Amino acid sequence: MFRVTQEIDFCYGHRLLNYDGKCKHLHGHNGKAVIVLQGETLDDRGMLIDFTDIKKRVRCWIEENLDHRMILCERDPILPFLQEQGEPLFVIPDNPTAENIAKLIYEQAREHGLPVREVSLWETVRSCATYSQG
Ligand SMILES: Nc1nc2c(c(=O)[nH]1)N=C([C@H](O)[C@H](O)COP(=O)(O)OP(=O)(O)OP(=O)(O)O)CN2
Repeated sequence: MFRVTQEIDFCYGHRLLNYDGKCKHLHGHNGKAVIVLQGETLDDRGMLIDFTDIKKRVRCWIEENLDHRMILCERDPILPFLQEQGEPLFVIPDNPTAENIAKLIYEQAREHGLPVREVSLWETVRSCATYSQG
């Protein structure tokens, strides 16, 4: 079994609904997504996947859709105001926890045809959530 890993740094803001703590307020993170791909065979170049392909398929998606945006739940009551102000947003169906952002990036990697095994989202240098299937 081979594994290839790429780390992708990006900045995002969010706030948590249904949460009693400082994270219920709008705030930001210098986050890091760690994408792990896995497979049993290599191509004729001896690669599971070209690092450049991960960059093109996932890093670019993160830079265009999540970087320097507020990631907010679709039920967040502040959404209409921020939309009216033209703030850059990425709206998701669930609370924008590290767990759900990791899952979002995992699903994007899958949709872009990558053999993703797991995605971890480091929200701070000490705290990380990981999503995988099975
Ligand atoms: N399981 C989860 N727990 C928490 C999440 C989460 O997404 N998943 N998120 C938060 C908050 O968003 C908050 O930003 C992070 O909280 P905290 O770790 O307290 O933040 P600090 O910047 O103070 O972290 P340090 O490691 O102490 O610097 C809370 N919990």
